[in-house]
Amino acid sequence: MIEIGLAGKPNAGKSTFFKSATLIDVAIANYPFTTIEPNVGIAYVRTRCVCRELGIECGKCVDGWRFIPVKLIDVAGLVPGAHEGRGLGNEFLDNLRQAEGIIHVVDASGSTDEEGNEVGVGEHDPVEDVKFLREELDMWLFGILKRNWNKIARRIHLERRDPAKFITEQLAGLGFEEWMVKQALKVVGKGVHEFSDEDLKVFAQELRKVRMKMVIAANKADKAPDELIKRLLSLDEIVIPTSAYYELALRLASKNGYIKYLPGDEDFEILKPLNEKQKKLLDEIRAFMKKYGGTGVQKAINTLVFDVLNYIVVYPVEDENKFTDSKGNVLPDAFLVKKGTTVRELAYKIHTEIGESFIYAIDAKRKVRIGEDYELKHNDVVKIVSAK
Ligand SMILES: Nc1nc2c(ncn2[C@@H]2O[C@H](COP(=O)(O)OP(=O)(O)OP(=O)(O)O)[C@@H](O)[C@H]2O)c(=O)[nH]1
Repeated sequence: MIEIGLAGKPNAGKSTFFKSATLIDVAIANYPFTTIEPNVGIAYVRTRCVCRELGIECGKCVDGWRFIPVKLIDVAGLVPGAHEGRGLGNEFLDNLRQAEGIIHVVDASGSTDEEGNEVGVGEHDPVEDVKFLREELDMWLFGILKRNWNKIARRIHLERRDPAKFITEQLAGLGFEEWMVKQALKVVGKGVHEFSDEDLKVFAQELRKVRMKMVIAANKADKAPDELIKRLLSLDEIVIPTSAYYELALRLASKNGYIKYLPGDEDFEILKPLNEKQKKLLDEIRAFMKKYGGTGVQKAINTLVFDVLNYIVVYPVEDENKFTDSKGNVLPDAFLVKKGTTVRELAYKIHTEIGESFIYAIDAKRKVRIGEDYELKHNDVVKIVSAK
């Protein structure tokens, strides 16, 4: 399952974001326990289910929306100097290294200072927080590289190793792929034994850029001055205005039967009489949703997974005519795979044995045979034929 890290300074609204994103109706969730550990939960990406396109009922989606689980990790402890071990620094960064992508929750209202202490709305510049996480990550990576660099450079030189390959192996725990290292080396444009500290910093920064893909949740947008939101949106980053607080309120109201609301909807429907206080809050929420096209929480998750990390959705089936598994379940699974994944790679993802004994596959929509190198497309439905 994809792992997403949730980062942000204290009081930015990380816990609220985490709670809202992992609080989900049983009708939607195929994971009954949404919180695995205190800081690890299951959130969902929302996608148009392929069943509508096929003109069938799958029973797995709600109003044509399919919710696919992703792991969300609330990574606490981001404070200035985290890379030097301040706060929960080391733990914070260690937790982030498992994450494939990061949602950086920023207090867009500017009502918390750099350490998370409350100040007046607009008194702190949230753009500083965006820069600050980037810099912490860069410094942390630089620190790791610096500690190992002499040894790495010497061995590459003496043992005539391929630099990108060797560095990738040596930094295995950080999840770099060889192409990422190669690309970063190219930017520096020098042999590894000639790297100065400055070069190593550039190298660290380039690696961070390709490895730690991020969206910024401009949170507390409900009380943020417009100019701060504008400032954040003008950055060369992917920024989504959010109100985790409103999202949490909506999910709770939906869970308790007051409203009909699916995570990611742009509006909701009131189902039960409300008291004045509830009515007022829901009116406020509705106005916010109108302005931003929703609360932004689902949008932040979706944007990271689909637009930034480039995932697509595919549906493996065993019966290419009925679109079912062997037990007759219609479109039982929706898989998230990276754009460019081949059908053989999908077979491996389903089961190593299926991958190993792969013979061919069938594109169930077009009813044609496809070979192992076929690159999967979004919403493909495929039957894999293997010798097993
Ligand atoms: N207005 C508004 N308040 C929010 C929003 N999200 C969170 N808050 C409030 O901001 C405060 C901090 O939120 P938390 O979710 O506890 O923040 P955190 O980032 O997890 O903080 P730490 O646990 O200290 O790391 C709480 O009082 C929340 O109710 C939001 O979208 N809008």
